[in-house]
Amino acid sequence: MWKLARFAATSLARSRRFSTAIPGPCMVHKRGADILHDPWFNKDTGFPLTERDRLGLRGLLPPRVISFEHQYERFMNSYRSLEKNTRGQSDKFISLAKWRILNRLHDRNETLYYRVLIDNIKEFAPIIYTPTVGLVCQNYSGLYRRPRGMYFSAKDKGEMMSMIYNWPANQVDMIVLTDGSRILGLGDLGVQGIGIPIGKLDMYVAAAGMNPQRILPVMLDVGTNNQKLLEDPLYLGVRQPRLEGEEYLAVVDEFMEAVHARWPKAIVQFEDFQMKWAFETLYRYRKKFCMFNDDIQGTAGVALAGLLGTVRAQGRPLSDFVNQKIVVVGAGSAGLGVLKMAVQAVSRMSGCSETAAKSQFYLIDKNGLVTTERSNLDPAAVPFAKHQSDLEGLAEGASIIEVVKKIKPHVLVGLSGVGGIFNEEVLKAMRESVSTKPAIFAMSNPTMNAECTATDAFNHAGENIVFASGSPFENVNLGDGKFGHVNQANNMYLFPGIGLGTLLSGARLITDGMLQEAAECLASYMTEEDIHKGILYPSIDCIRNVTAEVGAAVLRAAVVEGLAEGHGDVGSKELAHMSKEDTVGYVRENMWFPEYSPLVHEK
Ligand SMILES: NC(=O)c1ccc[n+]([C@@H]2O[C@H](COP(=O)([O-])OP(=O)(O)OC[C@H]3O[C@@H](n4cnc5c(N)ncnc54)[C@H](O)[C@@H]3O)[C@@H](O)[C@H]2O)c1
Ligand SMILES: O=C(O)C[C@H](O)C(=O)O
Ligand SMILES: [Mg+2]
Repeated sequence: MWKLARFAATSLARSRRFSTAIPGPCMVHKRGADILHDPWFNKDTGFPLTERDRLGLRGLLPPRVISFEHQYERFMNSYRSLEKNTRGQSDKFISLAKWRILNRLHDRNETLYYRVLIDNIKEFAPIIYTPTVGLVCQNYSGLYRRPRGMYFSAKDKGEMMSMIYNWPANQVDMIVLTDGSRILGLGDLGVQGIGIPIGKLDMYVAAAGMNPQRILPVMLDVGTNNQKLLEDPLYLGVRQPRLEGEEYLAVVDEFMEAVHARWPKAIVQFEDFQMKWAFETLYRYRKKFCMFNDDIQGTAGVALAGLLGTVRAQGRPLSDFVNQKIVVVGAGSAGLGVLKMAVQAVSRMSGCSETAAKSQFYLIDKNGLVTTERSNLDPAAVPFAKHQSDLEGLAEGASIIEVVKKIKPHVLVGLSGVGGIFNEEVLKAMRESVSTKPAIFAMSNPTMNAECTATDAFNHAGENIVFASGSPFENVNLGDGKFGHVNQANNMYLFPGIGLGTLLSGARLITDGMLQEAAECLASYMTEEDIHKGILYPSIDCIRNVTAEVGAAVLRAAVVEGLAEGHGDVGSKELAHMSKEDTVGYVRENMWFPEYSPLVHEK
């Protein structure tokens, strides 16, 4: 069934490529040069002559009309030439050059940009998303040319309710919000973190078919504690230390109220907040606004799907998950989110209490193994601290190598943001794992922050491992025609479906039940055959199909929980009557697809 669904999606994409069917009209409130300077409506040389007449464009463009297909080819040719011309330069130079050419297209013509992105997602995701987006954020003030999204700063207190109306679109469905305090594993990048919401929303358009006219990247600039940035003359953010405590929360509260006042059903994804604010804001808003935290909740679902996949990869029944020993390195928003969801899953599967379900999990932070002996333990980590009686001879603060050697875990998960901490010694120790197919998840981003490389994992831990990383690596050549498969365990497999499913359900909250269904849907996506080859996640090439399935699972969960109020013309009753297949079809039909629509001027 999965295979059929995927085939249908691929052939649909193929048949839609440059289809001759005329899409519905699109209203535009501008005329003439203003349209050419608006990437939402601009078609460059693609405006037909009649449209040039109607919109006052005649004479503002070279006379020849170039087809969309031809424009596409022209862009791809420039991209390929850039690849050729930058050969031999540093990786950083090449990555930034590729980002720039894509960004220029994004700023000029969104329809063409999203079409090249969707069609070449495997090649372009590493540029507009992790890892290159990390480099872009680090250099953002220097790279900055045009604004994108909105900026609300510590200096805008009291103004946000009116500022929100400065955004030109009448409707916004999806907002990705950051305060720039923990950008990937790169730390506090202040206002430069805006690159992350932009990249995440690009994935929303590419993977979920969110309409790019209804998305909004937002930076809450409450200052930065990054001294280097504060001293950088090019830095574009507010030059002050980060707001703290009630002052900080007042800014976020004001922003959330303003968004809700203008667009009551907009979904807000919190992204890359430092841990204390990630948890605090999640608890503060999740019962009041339609929001979720991607690093805590999206990551947890993707990791859980991968952990369940590792059980299947060992040839064991899923119920064996309750016996897997799992070491999580990194007790931040991501690591703790993963632990919480995994413990809940064990408790559900085994019928035991969550306290009992915790016994198979081990948590390590920068001070080593986390135990109840620790003074000043972060309150969020307390539930996962090991008690004296469960330490199996390990001491408080035991190192990764000590824990791995003693526990011989089935799975070692890295969410520490520290590149290379799964060193040769740790990886070799994983050879003694009690599992027949030990799993190593080096999930930290970007690439240089991954706990180990794919090559090191297969070389040191052995060829029979299952490997996943947060940023992409090439499959590893093991010789004799064999390859070690590299999975990308990244929350991109879930957040687009969580957002789209919630939007189409019309739910005003995102519940644990909706997130659990999303994770289970991803977990069951792969066939046994794939799983036995160590393939835990689908290829990014079929991300629209994954998102359609995940979105439908989220929507159906909202229906079951009585939260689905409907969206547009489709009411709650119609949603409730849809079968599972109908729901997937409904989600798929609602994905925006980039093609030039006839523009109709409206005053
Ligand atoms: N693959 C994904 O989908 C995904 C999703 C979310 C986060 N991440 C990545 O996970 C990383 C952490 O994110 P976060 O939000 O949890 O960050 P965080 O800052 O909240 O937490 C980092 C944690 O790592 C621990 N740590 C630091 N140095 C360590 C060391 N030497 N040994 C062991 N532990 C150490 C810290 O004590 C802290 O508990 C980032 O690199 C981020 O990019 C990946
Ligand atoms: O941004 C990503 O690639 C994943 C994740 O949200 C992260 O913070 O690393
Ligand atoms: Mg993130």
